[in-house]
Amino acid sequence: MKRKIMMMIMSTGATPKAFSSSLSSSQLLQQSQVGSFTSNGTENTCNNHNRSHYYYVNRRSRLQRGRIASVNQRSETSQIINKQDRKGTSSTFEIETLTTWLLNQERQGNIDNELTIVLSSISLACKQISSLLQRATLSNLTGSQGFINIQGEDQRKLDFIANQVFCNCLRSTGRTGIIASEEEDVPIAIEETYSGNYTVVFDPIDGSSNIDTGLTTGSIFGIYSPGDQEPCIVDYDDEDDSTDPALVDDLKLGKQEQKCVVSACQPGSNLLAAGYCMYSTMVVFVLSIGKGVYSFTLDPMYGEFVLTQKNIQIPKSGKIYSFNEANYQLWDDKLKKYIDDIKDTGKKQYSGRYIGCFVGEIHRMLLCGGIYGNPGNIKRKEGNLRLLYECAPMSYLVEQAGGKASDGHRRILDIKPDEIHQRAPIFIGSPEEMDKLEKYLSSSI
Ligand SMILES: O=P(O)(O)OC[C@H]1O[C@](O)(COP(=O)(O)O)[C@@H](O)[C@@H]1O
Repeated sequence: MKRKIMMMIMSTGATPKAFSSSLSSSQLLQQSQVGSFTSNGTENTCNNHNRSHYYYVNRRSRLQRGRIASVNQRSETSQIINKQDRKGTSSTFEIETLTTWLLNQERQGNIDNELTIVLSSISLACKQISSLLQRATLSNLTGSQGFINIQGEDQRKLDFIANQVFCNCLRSTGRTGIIASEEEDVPIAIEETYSGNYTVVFDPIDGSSNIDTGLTTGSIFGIYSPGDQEPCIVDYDDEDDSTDPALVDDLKLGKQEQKCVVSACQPGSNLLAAGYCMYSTMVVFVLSIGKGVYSFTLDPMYGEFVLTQKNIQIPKSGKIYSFNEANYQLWDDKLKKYIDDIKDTGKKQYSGRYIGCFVGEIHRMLLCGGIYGNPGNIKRKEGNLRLLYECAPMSYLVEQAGGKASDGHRRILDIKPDEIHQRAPIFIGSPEEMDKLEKYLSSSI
């Protein structure tokens, strides 16, 4: 049974109970005054030259260095105050969380306070989804929701719930005008919009087939400027709206709904910010606001995303290629030749990795380099990934990290979607690996 379109709920004002409440900037700030930490730097796991800066030292090394006589004797808060009292020296205990990082970006004028609140609400949604995923088998949240979604896929229970979590968090900010989700038939016009009016596109759970097995999954989001689009609030009480509820079921959209689709269907080059949250052995929130890529690891001790990597640069080349080779026979000959050559062990030695989660593949690639492809094939000309809320946000991030992303011929960020759920072939990764692939795809073999 096709699910009723979310807008029908909106028109009755029966807004689903929000999971979360919106946070004011000062509330956001309070969250960060939690612990006392310092910074040190270590090489990251893939031995590239990207220094990872871990922004806290575990308690043992602070004790070993005698920095603190005994944690029990003085509360950490008093230590922070004492350290900060010293003239001329900043605190040796400092913590950079997503909250304080966003507030610093706002202070530097890189984002406005509306976007700060939208990004903070997205991180809140990701924390909730992370918790739900970890309890999936304990709380009977595995398995199918019993619907076939707009993608023609069997919607998982957590796909449905995670979508609700994202919508509730974004709706409660009062700064989101339009929501476009993989799990919604059409864009949702938000009635509780007080200001900001940002357009947010997202895949609430990427890699859904990994949910029940506890393997890597993720959430992907992109944020577009409110711009000068006309609001596309749909008011079913408005007689002269051409939307006939009987038609809505068939997705024959009225003129207002079409405005929502137009407002949401922007090329990735218009993105203001994009990112993902990876749910794996670590929960890592990675984002860019157009000035580099930053990574924040969730500290379960107190539920804050802590800055763990600044200005991530993807290695220029890599040894890992990531394609679903079960589709090899369905690919075009130029791609087959590329794959054959990179598997020629007489040349550069590659390793194949494929985890069935776009977020996981991209995260590994940002740190270790390499290339991921979800190409079109004879059965599925446009591949499996959606342009608006999967390919474009990830391409934005990878380009911010110095990588490249194309459909084999065009830059992904230059492609304007015509439809919300339009798919696109994608090749994405280290610049040298992408140049090599594109030579094969443009050759005249
Ligand atoms: O099944 P294919 O063609 O290998 O595609 C796998 C890709 O599809 C996805 O599973 C799409 O994820 P969702 O549909 O769960 O959002 C990606 O995570 C993954 O990279």
